[in-house]
Amino acid sequence: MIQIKPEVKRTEELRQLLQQASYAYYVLDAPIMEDAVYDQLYRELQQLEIQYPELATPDSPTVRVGERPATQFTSVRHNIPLYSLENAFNIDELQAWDQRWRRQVPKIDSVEYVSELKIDGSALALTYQNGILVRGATRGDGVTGEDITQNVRTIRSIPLRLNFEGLEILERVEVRGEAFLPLEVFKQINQERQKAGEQLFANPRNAAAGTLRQLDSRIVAKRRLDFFGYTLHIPGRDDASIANTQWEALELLEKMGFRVNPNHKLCASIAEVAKYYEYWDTERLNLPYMTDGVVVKLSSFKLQEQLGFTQKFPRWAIALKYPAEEAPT
Ligand SMILES: NC(=O)c1cc2c(N)ncc(C(N)=O)c2s1
Repeated sequence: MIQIKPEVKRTEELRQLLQQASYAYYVLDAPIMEDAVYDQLYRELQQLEIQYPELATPDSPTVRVGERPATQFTSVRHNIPLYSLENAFNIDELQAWDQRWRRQVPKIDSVEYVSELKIDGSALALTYQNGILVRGATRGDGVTGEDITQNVRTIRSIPLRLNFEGLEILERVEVRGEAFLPLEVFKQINQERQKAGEQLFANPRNAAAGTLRQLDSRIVAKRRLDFFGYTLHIPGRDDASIANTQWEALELLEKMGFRVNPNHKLCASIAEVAKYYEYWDTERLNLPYMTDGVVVKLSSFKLQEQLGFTQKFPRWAIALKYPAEEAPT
């Protein structure tokens, strides 16, 4: 009978428990234990990792509080470049986009669009190796970004380990999404900066980007950034190998343990997309985070593959923007 040292068993047990509790609290917004119980289990795990340093792992919940400041960020190449989106500013330009991509492929009768709210935050590129978060990077110029893994680990809604049932075959998974500051947190941070006589952040997007570039991840941990995932890639395999559509990719991201913005909608026509855009023009002002548009994508990965990219943008997506607005004070 293999004897497992009690401290090894206990740290693994605590990690699982705390991970489930953190996922339930930050991603599902449905706590499974009292805060006091979480804190007690957390302290026990921290003590064990101090006592047995060899038991600390990169996916332990204790990395969420951040570590001593980095001196600078190293720049890293994205395994898969982050593309930018072409902009449209009204329904006519949305229609024009629809006509444009249709001219590139043989006539298609029915097509599915996925409409998603465009989150006004800072893009992140996450890399998971065998289900463990190994790197978090800023968008940079789309090809190279800055390695901000320590900071990314403090974002509670970003899983440190993927919920991987049946996906163990995926050695490396690339996830893209938007880190953002909820409006309440943004206002709080600016009030603190006002009191400290520091310059205020102009809007939640700058506040998120500024926070992510903090060298001291303990400050990042206190700022309560949040994250919505929106794209999934498996390097070396075409995306259709694990999901055939953007719609399925969003469901897979949720299954893996990411927060996905709940307001995404499958649209069967541009008219439906236009309705979604008009609905959220006013409705989005009631959301607890800033948005600046709607991202419309053709859902089929096969069709995305056929259409490909222009010099700068994917042909199969468009960012339908709302007129710029002032950030709330
Ligand atoms: N630059 C990009 O490709 C994107 C940027 C964003 C954004 N800021 N928010 C949401 C989405 C989305 N749901 O796809 C995208 S996609």
